[in-house]
This record gives sequence, structure tokens and C-alpha cells, in this order.
Amino acid sequence: MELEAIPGVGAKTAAALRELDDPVATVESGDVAAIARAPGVNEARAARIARGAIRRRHGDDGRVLATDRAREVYREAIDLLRERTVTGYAAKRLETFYPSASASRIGEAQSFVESAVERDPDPAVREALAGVEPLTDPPTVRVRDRCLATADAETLARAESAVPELSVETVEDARDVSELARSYATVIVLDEAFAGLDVEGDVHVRPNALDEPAETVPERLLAFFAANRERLEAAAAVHGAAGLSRAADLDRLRDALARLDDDGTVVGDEELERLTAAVDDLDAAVSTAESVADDRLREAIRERDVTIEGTDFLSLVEQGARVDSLLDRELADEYDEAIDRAREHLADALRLEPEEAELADRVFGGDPSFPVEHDESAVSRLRTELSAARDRRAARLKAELASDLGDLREPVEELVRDALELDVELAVARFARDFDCVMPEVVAPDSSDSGFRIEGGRSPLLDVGFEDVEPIDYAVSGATLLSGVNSGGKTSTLDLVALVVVLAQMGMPVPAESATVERFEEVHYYAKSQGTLDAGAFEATLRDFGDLVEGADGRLVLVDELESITEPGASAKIIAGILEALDEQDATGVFVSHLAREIRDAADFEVAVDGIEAAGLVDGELRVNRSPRKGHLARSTPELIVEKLAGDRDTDFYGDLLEKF
Ligand SMILES: Nc1ncnc2c1ncn2[C@@H]1O[C@H](COP(=O)(O)OP(=O)(O)OP(=O)(O)O)[C@@H](O)[C@H]1O
Repeated sequence: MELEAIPGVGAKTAAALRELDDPVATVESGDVAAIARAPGVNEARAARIARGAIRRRHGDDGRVLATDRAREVYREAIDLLRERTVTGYAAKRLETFYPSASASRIGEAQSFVESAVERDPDPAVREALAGVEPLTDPPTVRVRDRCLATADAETLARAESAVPELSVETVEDARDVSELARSYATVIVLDEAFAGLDVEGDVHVRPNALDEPAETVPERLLAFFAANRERLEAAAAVHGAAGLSRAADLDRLRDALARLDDDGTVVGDEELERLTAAVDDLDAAVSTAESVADDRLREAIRERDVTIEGTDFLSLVEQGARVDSLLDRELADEYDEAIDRAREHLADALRLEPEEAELADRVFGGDPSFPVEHDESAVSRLRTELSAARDRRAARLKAELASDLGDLREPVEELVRDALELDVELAVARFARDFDCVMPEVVAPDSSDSGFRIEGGRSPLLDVGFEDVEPIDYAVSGATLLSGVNSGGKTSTLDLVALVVVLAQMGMPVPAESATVERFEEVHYYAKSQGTLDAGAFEATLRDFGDLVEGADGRLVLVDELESITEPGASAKIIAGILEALDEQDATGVFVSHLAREIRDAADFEVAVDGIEAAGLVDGELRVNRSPRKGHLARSTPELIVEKLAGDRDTDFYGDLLEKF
């Protein structure tokens, strides 16, 4: 598949997506976080790309949401779902669900949702989810003690891009390699031609080094796991709490993470800790060892009577106060003992192994002196040895840990993805529970069940608590007027119908006891306009409706009090005309209007009228039956009030007035 074939993906985005490991599979997976790893692609854009890929897969180029209000209802639906997510990933991933007119897309989404609603939204899982985030790629670590070497320009370019962590050096012959071995602890030669090379230092000829990055730069894997430690631990906790089938061996993962420090180094190895401490403490230990020897000598000298011959005395005075020869001659045993003490201290303090202790012994024991002096070159040799042993040990441990982690690299991707996907499923499950939802039946436009039928529908978008929402039954097939008292719930009914249809075509459950919805090609929902329109706006609105009645089949048209756009007489005629046109096209329409009677009179066909009825006024309050009654023109609020007055007052005026309705 060409990436550019995805709706909304241009050449620039396609180029960014090609930076991903497997661009097509990633885009098709719908994994918003993985798509967002492409440079310059944020999660919102990734969600749009994933949606575009879904559309392409289902040949779904329709736009169900045809008006601003329809788009608003979709946003409100998405927000209700998003509010129930824990992770940012799930919130974005939910955006890949959109109302579709494609049966296969709706079916695909429904099968995801059907298993999602079976999930148990356990609070412990939600708590664990709080720490889960998509895995991140840490910045490239520079490794300075190792280099790659090649004689070939092409290999050099390949190495530089495959292993940006290491310097890549050009070499022509063994001498060049040997020179590199003096500057780097390890040299990896990439050319077969150097096989059998015999130079001093840690030099390896590994022509396949670029294909085995875990071995060549274990630091890369270690940095990845160190940077993602908390996410991985959280994902492992989610799997534990939710009892998900595991992609990765969690015990192995925990064990490997415990051996890794946040800076990508290996912890918990006693030998490495010993060597590291020995290098760090070397200078301090040498100086303490000197003091130990000095103290020992001082004590010995204090306790001894030293007889000094005249010539010696003379030479002492003439040479300055050099007592070394005296030490050598008179206190040889004591001096040796002091030196032994110093050596012992050094070996103990640095916890040296026997062969290291041999090197350490050379630090003391030169010409006798007081105070005792150490041999700086021996210290430096010891330091070099200990540092090299430390680095060798660290490199071996890194390589071992990287090899353990290498096996987990793929599984942890899945581990985290499964945890994040679980959050998406749990959000859907909570939505379904919170709003007593049911899976709707979405039927083909030409089925006998065209239009919509909702039973026990309760809108979560109302301005009252969900528990106070009264259930509504409403079914429409064809174009219908919806009449009713003020504040009877007409607008709320349109909102409910729009929400149920949008959710159903997203493949989501709907807040009703049961619902059957036609698979509409387009949903046109027009909210009530705020007051009369000026001539220009009125003309524009009429044009909209002109386009609407000319448009495709399979539309749902919901219109709230269109009469408010102009004077009542003209409005009734316009609405009647629109209804006629829609009726001829077998569109489904609900037009809320207070002018139902006038529209019916102005129409050339038998307009269906439903009504939200008031059972009457009780203490000035409307008692309303919220479910529209089919084929019934509801009485208006003014009519109800006149009727009440006609009953209450002993005058003909209200009775006469009532007859005019
Ligand atoms: N199903 C319902 N359950 C509970 N309360 C409802 C329901 N439907 C509507 N209401 C309440 O009635 C109020 C008015 O509803 P709505 O605006 O839908 O009425 P309307 O018939 O469109 O009014 P108007 O004729 O003034 O435009 C809502 O704000 C809500 O508080």
C-alpha cells in the first residue's frame, strides 16, 4: 500500500511515516502511539492518520457528520468516552472511532466493543494504568571507549547510520588499527580482510557487527530499558491486576530491570562494585597506607636508642638532614614491617585480589625514607589495571544483561500496547455501564427497518443527572414533524436521536434499552438558530437546505425550530417544501416545530406529526410525557394555559379563546 493513498496523508507526512520500522503495518495497526513515533507526528495527528487508514481499508470515503451540530454531538460522544480513560494514549486512540456508513467498518468496531464491554473496570487495574505510557526511545547515548573501524567508504556510511552511538574510524592497515587500540578500550573492525589480525589491545574483527547491535552497543538496549523502566513496571502491574495473558515473562523482566540502573549501567554485581570502589578510593587508600607506615615507624624510632658514629653524624650534618641511610642500617627490620603494614592496609582497604595485591606491593618499598613515600608510577599502573578490569567487567555485564533484555525487546512492546489497549476497552466498558447501554442493531438502508427506533433511550447529554433522565421511546421512518409544549424535551429528543445514531455508526453501545438504526450515509443536524436571520444569512440557510434536498440518499435530517430564522408564515411554507422534497427521497427526518399545524396545512402531502404531550399543568408546572406520541399534534403551552383558565374562571372569554386553537 502506498502511504499517500491514506486520506489526509500527503508527501511530507508519508516521508515522516517512512522513518518508522514498518510504516504500513504500523499505520494499519491503529496503534496511535507507534504512529506518533514518526518525526513531527503528534498523537492527535496519529489518530487522524489511523482513522484515514481505517477509512481506506473499508473503502469508506463518506462523511457521515454533515453539519456543525452533528460534529458537536460526535465530540460530545467522544468526550464521554475519553473521560473514562486513564491514559493519554487511550484518549487519543478512541478518536480512531468515527461514525461510518461502511457496514464492514461498523462490524469491525462492534466486535472490538463487544469484547470490551465484557471487561471488568476494576479500580486496581485503573490505578495500575496510571503509570503506563507508550514506550519512548531515549536519545542516542555516546559510547566513547569503543570504536568501529573500516577501510571501506560504503561500510563507513552504513556504520555511521546504523550505530550512531560509536565513532567510526577509517583504517588502512594493521598499524592504524593498533593506533586506535591505544586510544579506545575496544576496537571493532568491520572488514573481513582484517581477519587474523594480530595487534595488541582489545581488538575484534566482526564483519556482522552492524547486524548485531545488541552485542556491538549493548548500551542502546540498556538505555531503552532504563528510560522505560517505570512504564514497564506499570504495564507489568496492569497485566498482573487484570490477569491478561502475558506477552512477556514478567519475572524475567523484573529481574532484568532490577539489574539495571537509571543511567543504563549494571547494578548489583559485587565484583564490579569492588573494582569501581577500588579505582575511586585508590588515592585515599595510598595516603592512609602511608600514614599507617609512618605511625609504625614513628613508634619504633621513639622506642629505640640509636647509636650514631661520628663520621655518620658528620655526613648527616654536611648532607642536610637525610636519615634514610640510618633507617636502612639501624632500623631495617622496623622499616620493612612498616612497609608491610602499608601494603596490607592498601590491599585490605581496596579489597584487592592476590594478583592485584602483587601490583599494589610495588607502591611501597622503594628507598627507605621517613615519612614513607609511595611510588607514583606503581600507583598509576595499579590504577590502569584496576580501571581496565572494571571496564572489562562492566562491558561483560552490559553484554550479558543486554542479551537477556534483547529477548524481551519485542515482547515488552506488546506488553505495553496490551495494557494501553486495555485502557481503551475499559473506557468503553465503563461508558456502557455508566449509561446503561445496549449494543444497537445497525441495519442496511434498504431494510424494512429504515429510520430509527429507540426504546428506553436516556441521553447523557442532558442538563440533569443521568439518574433523573426519563427514558424515551421514539421511532421514525420517513419525514416527520415533532410538536410539543415548551420545554417538553423536543430538543433533547433530537440530541438523543443524533447521539444514538452517531454512537451506533461508531460501532459503540448506545444509552437505551434497545435500538435499531439505519446505516445513514449522512447525518444533518441543524440546531435552533438564535433569532431571526438577516436576508443574507437567511439566503445562505435556504441554500444549505437546497443542497441538502439535492444530496445523496440515506440521510438523517434533524432540524430544530427552523421557523425561528424568519417570520412564521414564510417559515411554515419553507419547512413544508423541504419536508415534501425529503419525503420523496425516502430520507429520515425529524423537524421540531411549533408551527406543525401551519406546516401541515401548507404541505401537499400527508405530513406525519408526532407530539410531546403535556399531561397538564399541575401547580403551574408542566407534567410531560417525554416520549413523543406518534401521529399526534401536541397541544402548545399557550393552549394548555388558556384551557386551564377556561376551567378555572367563570367567564366566556377563555372558552371562546380555547375554541380558536
Ligand atoms: N428525558 C428527559 N428526562 C428528564 N428531563 C428532561 C428530559 N427531556 C428534557 N428534560 C428537561 O427539560 C428541559 C427542556 O428540554 P428541551 O430544551 O429539550 O425542551 P424543548 O421542548 O426543546 O423546549 P423549547 O420548546 O423551549 O425549545 C431540559 O433542559 C431538561 O432539563
